Amino acid sequence: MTPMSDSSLRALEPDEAKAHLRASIRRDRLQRSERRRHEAAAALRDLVLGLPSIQEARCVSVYASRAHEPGTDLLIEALHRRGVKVLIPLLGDGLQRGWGVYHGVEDLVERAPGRPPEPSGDFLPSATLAEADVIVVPALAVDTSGTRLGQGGGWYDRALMEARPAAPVVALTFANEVHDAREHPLPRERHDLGVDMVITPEGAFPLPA
Ligand SMILES: Nc1nc2c(c(=O)[nH]1)N(C=O)[C@@H](CNc1ccc(C(=O)N[C@@H](CCC(=O)O)C(=O)O)cc1)CN2
Ligand SMILES: Nc1ncnc2c1ncn2[C@@H]1O[C@H](COP(=O)(O)OP(=O)(O)OP(=O)(O)O)[C@@H](O)[C@H]1O
Repeated sequence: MTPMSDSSLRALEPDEAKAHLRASIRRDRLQRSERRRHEAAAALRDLVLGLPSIQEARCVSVYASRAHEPGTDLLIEALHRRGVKVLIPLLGDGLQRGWGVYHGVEDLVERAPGRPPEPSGDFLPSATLAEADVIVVPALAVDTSGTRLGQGGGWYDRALMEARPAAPVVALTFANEVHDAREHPLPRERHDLGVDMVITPEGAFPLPA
């Protein structure tokens, strides 16, 4: 798919506009070198660890990043070393939603090409997310009103229904993926759940709830 202008995107149904945006962001992400991805992961780790809500957290949910996503490997390991319980998404049959506890980097493996890495332990049910004090989610883009564009499976939109309402939802993106909602709002559907903050390697930005 070729990139589309803002006005062409607005003429589409939200799900079609989302598909165009996803294709163009995924293509851009492939351009980032491994060195730059590692630097980004280190910056994201430091910014997330600096959040006041993280200082007090005993349990944090974090996605285990795939190669071109905003990297979470350094963040997950740092939280684990502090004694924080880290919940990682586990995909059951039919991409069923569940959680696994992180026990170390050697235990985090890709079960199939293209699938996010997963810990090997027990498959905990989706309601386990209620234990999380902070929830770190992947996004392909976020706008300044808190709308999140995900991978398109609706996995997190459904998973987040189990979260405690007070637990902040923090999305990680690259800096060029944050859209000004006044000029370039992301398409939003009724089921889309907003995020409370977006963190890019350049900074942490609270969003209206
Ligand atoms: N790192 C990460 N973990 C995540 C998400 C995410 O966006 N990123 N999700 C966000 O919702 C959920 C599930 N996301 C999924 C991502 C890919 C596939 C998948 O089926 N991948 C294909 C290969 C695709 C490819 O080659 O790119 C496959 O297994 O055949 C399934 C679920 C939960 N965990
Ligand atoms: N709460 C929900 N209940 C039922 N279906 C849902 C829900 N949330 C999303 N879906 C369905 O999932 C599909 C994908 O949704 P959407 O495009 O918003 O995914 P996404 O948020 O980008 O993906 P992800 O959360 O996996 O990163 C849609 O067809 C939608 O109808």
